[in-house]
Amino acid sequence: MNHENHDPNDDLFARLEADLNTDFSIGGEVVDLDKARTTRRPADDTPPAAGPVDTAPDEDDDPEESVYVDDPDTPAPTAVERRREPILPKWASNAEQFKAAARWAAGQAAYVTAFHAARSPLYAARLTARAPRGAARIVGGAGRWVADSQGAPMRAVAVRKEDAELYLRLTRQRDAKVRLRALIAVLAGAFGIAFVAVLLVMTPGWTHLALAAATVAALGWAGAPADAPLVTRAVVKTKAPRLTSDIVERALLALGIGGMGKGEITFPAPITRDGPGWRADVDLPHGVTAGDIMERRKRLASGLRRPLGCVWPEGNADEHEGRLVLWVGDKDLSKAEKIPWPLAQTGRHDLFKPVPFGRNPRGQWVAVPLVQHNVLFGSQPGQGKTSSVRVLAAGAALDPTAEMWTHELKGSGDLDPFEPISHRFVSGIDDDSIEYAADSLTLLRKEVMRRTGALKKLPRDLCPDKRVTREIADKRIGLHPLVCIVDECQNLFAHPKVGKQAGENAEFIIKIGRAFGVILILATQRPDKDSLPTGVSGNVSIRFCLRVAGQVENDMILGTSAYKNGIRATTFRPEVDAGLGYLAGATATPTVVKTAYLDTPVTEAVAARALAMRKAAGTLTGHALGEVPERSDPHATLLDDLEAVWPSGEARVWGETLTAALATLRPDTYAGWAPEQLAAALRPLGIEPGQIGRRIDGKTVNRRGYDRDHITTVIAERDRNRSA
Ligand SMILES: Nc1ncnc2c1ncn2[C@@H]1O[C@H](COP(=O)(O)OP(=O)(O)OP(=O)(O)O)[C@@H](O)[C@H]1O
Repeated sequence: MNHENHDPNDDLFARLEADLNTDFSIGGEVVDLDKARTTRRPADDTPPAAGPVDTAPDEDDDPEESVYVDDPDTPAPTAVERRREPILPKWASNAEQFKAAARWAAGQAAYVTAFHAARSPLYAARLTARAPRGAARIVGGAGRWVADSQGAPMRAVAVRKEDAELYLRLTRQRDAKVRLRALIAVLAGAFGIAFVAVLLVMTPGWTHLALAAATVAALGWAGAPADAPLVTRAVVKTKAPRLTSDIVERALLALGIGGMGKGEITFPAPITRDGPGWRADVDLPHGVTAGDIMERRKRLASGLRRPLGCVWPEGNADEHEGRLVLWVGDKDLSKAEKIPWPLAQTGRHDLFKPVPFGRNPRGQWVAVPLVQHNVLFGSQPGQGKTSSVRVLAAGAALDPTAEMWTHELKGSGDLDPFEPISHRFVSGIDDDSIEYAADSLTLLRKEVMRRTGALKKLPRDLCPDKRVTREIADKRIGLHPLVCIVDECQNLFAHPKVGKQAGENAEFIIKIGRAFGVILILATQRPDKDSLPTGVSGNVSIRFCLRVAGQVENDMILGTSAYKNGIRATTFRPEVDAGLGYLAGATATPTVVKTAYLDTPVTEAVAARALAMRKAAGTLTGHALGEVPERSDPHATLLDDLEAVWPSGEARVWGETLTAALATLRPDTYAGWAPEQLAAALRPLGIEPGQIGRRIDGKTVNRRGYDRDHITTVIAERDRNRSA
C-alpha cells in the first residue's frame, strides 16, 4: 500500500476512519492488514513462530484470512486480559490535540481552496475552449435520440436476413418513436427558448452573464475529453510526508540491530496524527528494546529521511520494554518558535500545583511539581539552563505565600528580576557571594530542622500525612513553601573553603526538606563529582538535562543508567537545541521538553506582579525589605546547633558531651572543639557553665556543663529581639 500517492484531502478522513475502526478491529490491529496477516501466518510447512499470537476470531470466515494460532487448545484471552482501546480517539478526547488536529485539517482545506482558486482562470479558459465540442456532442446526441439510431443495427440485421416482416415491424416502431421524440424535442426547444426569453426580459444583467457562464461551463463539462480532467489535483507538498508502516519498518531495519528482520516489526495500533506530527506504536522484535532504538536516534532520523529535530522515539513501559512509540513531527523542534509561558502576562500560581514548564515534542504542556520535590538542572553553557531555572522561579514568584532564596553564582544578573521579592538574594562569583550562598544552605538546614519540630507539634487532624499542605501553609505558622535556588552551583560546591559543608547541607536539605515545604533548585554547567556531590545528584527527585557532552555528565544529571537506557541528552545539538532537554522525575517516564522562554523584560514583568501580590499579602521578608542578611557564623548559629544536638530528655549536659555532638553535626566548624572553647563561645552570650555531677561506676563525677533552660531562654530572647 503506497500511502504517499494518496489524495491528501482524504488524509483526515482516512485518519478518522482508522481511529474509529480501531475499536472494532481485532485487539486494535494494524494499518496494513495484508502485511500483518503475512507476519502472523507462517508458511504451511514452517513450525509455529514463537511470540505473541492473536487468538481472537477473525470477522471474516475465509480460511485464507484466518489468524494463525499456536495451540488450538489455548483458551482465547478473556475480555479482562485484553487491553481496552479508548472509546474516543486521543485527538478527540484531549482539547489540545483536538485543536492541533483541527488546525491541521483547516490548513489542508485552506491550502486546497487556495490552490484551486489560483487556477480558476485556467479552469474557465479550459471550459470555454471545450464548450463548442460540448455543444456539438449535446446536439448530436439529441439528434441520435430523436432518430432512434439505437435501433439501426437491429434493422440492418433484418435487411441482411431479408426478413421483411421483422423489418416492417421494426420500422413501424421506429416511425412511432421518432414522431413522439420529435414532438418532445420541438416542445422542449420551444419551452427552452421561451424560458430563456423570459429570463432575458425579466432578470437583471448579471443573471444573463451568470446564465451564459453556467451554459458555457455545462457545455465545456460535456465537451471534456475522457483523458483530460478539468482540475489539476491539489497535491499538497507539505514538508512532512505522511508516516506509513513501510517507512517506519524500512528505517528501523536500516538501524542494523541484530535480531531485527523483515516482517518481525508489528504495529499494534494504526499510525495516526498526534499533535503536529505522526505517531506510530511499534512492537519491536523479541529482545529488542525501545532503548536500543532511542540510542540510535540520529540513524533513525536518517532512515526516516527526516531532520533529527523531528524524530522522537520513546518507550512505553506500561506495555512492555519492546513497545516503541515513535513520534515524527512535521517541523524540526529546534526551528519552532520560542514558547511563551502561560502565566507570563496574567495570573497567579499555587505552588502546591505543578508549574507549567514547557511543551513536549507533541506540543503538550508538561508541568513540574515543586512541593515535595527538589530539582537539578544541568547542561553545557549556553543551552538554556538559566532560562529554564527562570521558569520555575517565576512559578514560585507568582505564589505570594512562597519564600524565595535566590542565588546566582555567575554574576550575570540573570535572576536579578527576583531580587525585590527574595528573602535572601545574591548574584556574583566572588568569595563573598559564594559564602553568602553557603550561609543560606546552613540556615536552610536549620530551617528544615525547625520545621520538623513545628510540623510534629501540629494536631493530627490538621496534618494527617505529616507533610506540609496548602492548608497548613496558609496558616502562617512558618510552614509555607520555601524555594531556594542556586544557579551555577558548581561554584559553591567546588569552593575550597565552604564547598564541602555546602554539599553536606544540600544533601541534608534534599533528603529531609521535601516533606516540610523546602524546595532546593540547583543548576550546574559542570556536572562532575567535584562540582556536584554524589549525595546531591543521587537524591534529587526531578532532573532536567539540556545538552551535555558525554555519558558521565548525562548520568550525573539524569541518574545512573540513564544513558544506557537511551535517555541521552548528548543527542541534542549545541546551541541549535537550546531549551530542549530530557525531564526525568516529573512525568511517568523521562520525556523531552522544550522549555517556555521568559526573556528579561517578561521576567521583570512577572516579578513586578509577584511583588504586588506579596505586598498585598504582607509576605515580603528579609532582603526584599532591605534587612541585613543573617550570617551563619559559628557564634550566631551555635545556640541553634546546641538545641539541635541536645540529648532528648536531659535537662543538664556536660560540655564534652555537647562538643562531641556538635563535631558530628558540623565537623567543618566544631571538629576539635574542647569544652573550654565552647565555654569561650558561650560566655559573650551570657551563658556560663556550672558543675554537673553524674554517677559513673558507683562514683560521683563532677564536670562543667550547661543547663538546657538557660540555652532556651537566651534563644527565646534573641528571637524576640530579631522580630522586634
Ligand atoms: N526555551 C528556550 N527556547 C528557545 N531558546 C532558548 C530557550 N532557552 C534558552 N534559549 C536560547 O539559549 C540562549 C542561552 O540561554 P541561557 O542563558 O539560559 O543558557 P545557560 O545554559 O544558562 O548558559 P550559561 O551556562 O552560559 O549561563 C538564550 O539566550 C536563548 O537564545
